[in-house]
Amino acid sequence: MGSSSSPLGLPLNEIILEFLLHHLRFIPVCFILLPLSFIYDLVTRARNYVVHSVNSAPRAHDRKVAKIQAEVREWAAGDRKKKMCNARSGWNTMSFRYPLYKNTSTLISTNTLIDILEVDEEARTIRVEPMVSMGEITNYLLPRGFSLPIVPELDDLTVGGMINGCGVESSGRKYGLFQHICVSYEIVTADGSLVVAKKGTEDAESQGLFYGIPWSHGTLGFLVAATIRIIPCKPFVKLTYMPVGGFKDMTAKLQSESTVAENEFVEGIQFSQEMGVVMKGRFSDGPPKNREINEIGKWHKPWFYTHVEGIGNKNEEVTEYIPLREYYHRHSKSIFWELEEIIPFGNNVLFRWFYGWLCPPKISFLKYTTFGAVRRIYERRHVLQDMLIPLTDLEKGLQVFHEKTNIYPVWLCPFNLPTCPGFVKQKTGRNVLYVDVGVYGVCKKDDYDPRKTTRELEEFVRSVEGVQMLYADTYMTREEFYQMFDSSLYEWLRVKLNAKDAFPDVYDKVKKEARF
Ligand SMILES: Cc1cc2nc3c(=O)[nH]c(=O)nc-3n(C[C@H](O)[C@H](O)[C@H](O)COP(=O)(O)OP(=O)(O)OC[C@H]3O[C@@H](n4cnc5c(N)ncnc54)[C@H](O)[C@@H]3O)c2cc1C
Ligand SMILES: NC(=O)C1=CN([C@@H]2O[C@H](COP(=O)(O)OP(=O)(O)OC[C@H]3O[C@@H](n4cnc5c(N)ncnc54)[C@H](OP(=O)(O)O)[C@@H]3O)[C@@H](O)[C@H]2O)C=CC1
Ligand SMILES: CC(C)=CCC[C@@H](C)[C@H]1CC[C@@]2(C)C3=C(CC[C@]12C)[C@@]1(C)CC[C@H](O)C(C)(C)[C@@H]1CC3
Repeated sequence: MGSSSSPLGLPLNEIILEFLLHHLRFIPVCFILLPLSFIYDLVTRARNYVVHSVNSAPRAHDRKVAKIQAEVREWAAGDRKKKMCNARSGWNTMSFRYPLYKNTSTLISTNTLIDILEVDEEARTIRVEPMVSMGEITNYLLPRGFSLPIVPELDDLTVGGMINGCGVESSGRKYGLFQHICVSYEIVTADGSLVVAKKGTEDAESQGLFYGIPWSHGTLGFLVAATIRIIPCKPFVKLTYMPVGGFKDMTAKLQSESTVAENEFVEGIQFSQEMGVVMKGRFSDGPPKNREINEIGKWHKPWFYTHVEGIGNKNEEVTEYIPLREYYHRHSKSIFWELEEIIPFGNNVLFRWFYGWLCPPKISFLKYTTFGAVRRIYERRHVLQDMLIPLTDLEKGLQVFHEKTNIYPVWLCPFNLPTCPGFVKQKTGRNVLYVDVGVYGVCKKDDYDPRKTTRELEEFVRSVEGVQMLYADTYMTREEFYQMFDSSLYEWLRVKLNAKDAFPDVYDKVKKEARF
């Protein structure tokens, strides 16, 4: 029944089912996932409050690490037929990945490492376990007058993911990537020993590991704690929105604002071929008397990017004062521009006033319930990619993305990439401004083919010495992958740390075939 074929080559009944499931997805999301997410967050906050009050995390940390070491040693003493990976389930992670290797590997319980360990205000550092999220860090640090120099914006992103993967944010023009604000990593290696990889030590192996860990995706060892720089901050951000025209204008404005030393934050959003907005931000104690604060994080406020678009359409420069935490998590409430696809009326004023306080749904809960037809729709039409390219190539890059995907808005986040050893190697010997080009949405091109189009984008990125963020689907071959990424330090560390039979290679973890 109903097996007549459609222009997409799929049976008609499947197309209809997909259409219905996709368009009615808001029902379970609004009535089940939103309340569950809200309760989950309340319980987590209460739990963290108790743990911080009784300061039990440091003692528990040693116990948890000893257990992880014992698990690794047990693996090392066994037949070593399976490789190891983190026990955190695939659906729990902030990517479109559903990793296959989780089903066939020995799972090591790093997912118990969920606490902030200590803050040293004098040394200006914080020591945390890897499963601590960005939301927890801002909740903990901001009331104390400190912040991480880089706070990737989605609340549920974890320190472990930001270090073993990659983390980008609008303060990147000053501080680089998340890895560049880290001071040391505590790693359990393949033989179960605990080593400290530290920036600036005499010990070459420790230095090497420090530069090798970022982007290694848990294939050199298990991160059990990280010490990260903190900076003093102020309660508000003075944010200036500057509308710009097309791609050339956007590139020039991002370039000029990124070199202004006083700008703490620089971000761009391109809304069409003709219009974009560049935002520059500085820490502030608050607005002068006659100026209002825009609490963009409040439940009834419009989604941030729609607010920015409104300013762009009026083509007027606007300055606002925004509470710092609300600025950091400005794209959380609308999951960038992804929530509209799931709850199409989510930005409607009535929905916001009556239901907005429950938003956003937890990405992990959404992911857990994305299966079957809905997954296929995302696979077929959705582009989720972040490409990091030199800022000087942005105009060309925007043109390529326009031709291949025609998706707007496009997120643009400049950051400084220094010359240093590691998987991502920029070889000029100086600091170079890069930009993260983030494309998330439904592709409007009729000839869109996920493999073909992504491969074309990847080819462009390689041609300008850029890199692809590896939470996204990569369709490169192994050779192409290692043209994009530098494996020299990585390979040396893999041999030195006996990691080759303990962990898969990065490529084998991130390639499309390793995900389902
Ligand atoms: C990822 C990274 C790794 C670094 N590693 C070391 C290190 O091992 N030993 C050390 O003494 N300093 C190192 N530095 C430089 C050190 O951080 C700075 O000297 C100091 O922190 C001042 O930082 P800044 O923010 O004022 O300047 P930044 O703009 O962060 O950097 C200052 C200068 O240091 C250069 N630099 C970048 N990477 C390295 C590197 N691996 N080694 C030396 N210089 C570098 C930059 O190109 C720039 O010219 C490193 C910097 C970064 C970003
Ligand atoms: N603003 C930004 O920068 C944003 C970044 N992202 C991307 O999302 C990802 C982060 O998602 P998140 O859910 O936090 O992280 P994930 O759990 O997805 O972890 C990312 C990778 O790091 C490895 N890893 C995580 N923790 C450890 C650890 N303790 N020891 C060793 N390896 C570890 C994982 O290994 P394993 O596979 O074994 O679990 C995995 O390969 C990042 O890769 C990032 O690039 C997404 C949105 C925004
Ligand atoms: C560098 C930066 C800023 C990256 C931002 C990337 C986000 C926009 C990505 C990361 C995870 C991500 C791919 C995700 C999704 C949207 C885009 C996200 C949030 C969603 C929620 C789309 C809906 C899907 O059904 C599903 C729930 C599986 C995914 C989960 C991951």
